[in-house]
Amino acid sequence: MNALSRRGFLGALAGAAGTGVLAGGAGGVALERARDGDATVAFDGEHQAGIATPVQGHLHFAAFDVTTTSRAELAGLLRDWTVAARAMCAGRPVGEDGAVDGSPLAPPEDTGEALDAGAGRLTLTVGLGPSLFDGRFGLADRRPPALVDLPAFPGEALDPARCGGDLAVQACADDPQVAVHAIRNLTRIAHGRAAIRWAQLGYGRAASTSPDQPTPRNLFGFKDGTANPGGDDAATLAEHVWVQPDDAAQQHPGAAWMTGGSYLVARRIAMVVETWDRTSLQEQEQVIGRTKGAGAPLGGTHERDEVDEVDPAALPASSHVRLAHPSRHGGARMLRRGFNYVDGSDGLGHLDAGLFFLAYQRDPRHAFVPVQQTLAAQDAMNEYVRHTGSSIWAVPPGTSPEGFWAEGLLTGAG
Ligand SMILES: C=CC1=C(C)c2cc3[nH]c(cc4nc(cc5[nH]c(cc1n2)c(C)c5CCC(=O)O)C(CCC(=O)O)=C4C)c(C)c3C=C
Ligand SMILES: [Fe+2]
Repeated sequence: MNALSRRGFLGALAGAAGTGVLAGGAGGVALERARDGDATVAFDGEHQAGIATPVQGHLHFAAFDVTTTSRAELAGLLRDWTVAARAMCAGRPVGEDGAVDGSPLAPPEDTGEALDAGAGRLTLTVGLGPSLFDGRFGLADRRPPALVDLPAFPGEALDPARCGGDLAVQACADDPQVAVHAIRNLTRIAHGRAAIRWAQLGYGRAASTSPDQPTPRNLFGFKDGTANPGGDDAATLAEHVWVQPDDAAQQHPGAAWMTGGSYLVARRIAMVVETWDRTSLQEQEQVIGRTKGAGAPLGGTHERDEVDEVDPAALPASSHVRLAHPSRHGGARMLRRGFNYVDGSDGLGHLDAGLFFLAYQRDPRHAFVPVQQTLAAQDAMNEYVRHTGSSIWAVPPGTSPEGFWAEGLLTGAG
């Protein structure tokens, strides 16, 4: 199906049905699957899609440095990105003429590699880094207090080339080509205004955000995401993931634009799988605090047994789940949405493999930061993991059909 007929096909579907897309932002769940690959997730909504949305199979995450110093050009970039993102998430090519319908004498508006792929449940989620508020764009007084600079954690080995950035886009899709195409085209649109700083591919969702999805496994072979809040659990998401009107307004009136948004911490965590694979099953289970087969907490029987209700004598004090459990951190929870990665080998006989950890939360000062402080100090898993990349992002709320990403920040009164 070429660009034009694909666009017509989807348009006809939208006209005929008018419903059935996944309401990604609001966490709604009606899914339209016209044919394999054509399933779409609604782009506009109260919250950005790609957070509470059931996790897709593939990730392409990119951090950008803004290269212009003009606030108008920054706003123009986010507007242009939004228009292109809305089209791609609907399964349409970028631009009026897409990949093949423009002038043969001009470069096509769309790079074309996803022409026949469908939307693939693509979601594109934008984040704003602390450095965007450094004064270049007159935004310093709108930096939300919750957008902290992450502290140094014991044992981390961060590579500056895998850290930070002014802007981020998380592209998730069921087809890796669709996710890669989206980042490539947004990068192309950004030319002269922003440039890629670092990027990460991920696969095989390493966390589920829906009880309907079987819990996937990470590269240690353990089920990951069992204790995650459900993406359709509106009350829990309101309490732990979405920024509430009072949060921004009470802390700092200039940050009211974040209401309905969230904060994302992204960590590239290398997993020393060679050492892990020489570790006994019993030791592996004691490190995680769960059984490898069923994923039950040690001392329990079933995957969904509560970690804080099993016999404490069976669950080592240094186990990952015991230390990360909300009962240790004033009830704080995060929505984990990580992906496995394998980036070749390190040239020394080891796979360069691990977890690209993504966690959305209402306030990182009460969630990721204290949990990671505890883990960095005490987690038995530290022997097998190394944090090599780090970033934190303010993820603005979702868009109206005519709106654009971060409009409230760039054009609003505060
Ligand atoms: C700071 C937060 C966390 C980091 C960093 C982290 C890294 C990390 N985790 C695993 C594997 C598992 N984690 C599991 C549970 C779990 N992990 C965190 C937080 C961080 N993990 C939390 C809050 C929880 C939930 C605790 C609970 O409420 O019980 C599990 C168990 C299954 C599950 O509930 O998801 C596994 C397995 C790896 C491999 C890793 C770094 C590479
Ligand atoms: Fe974990």
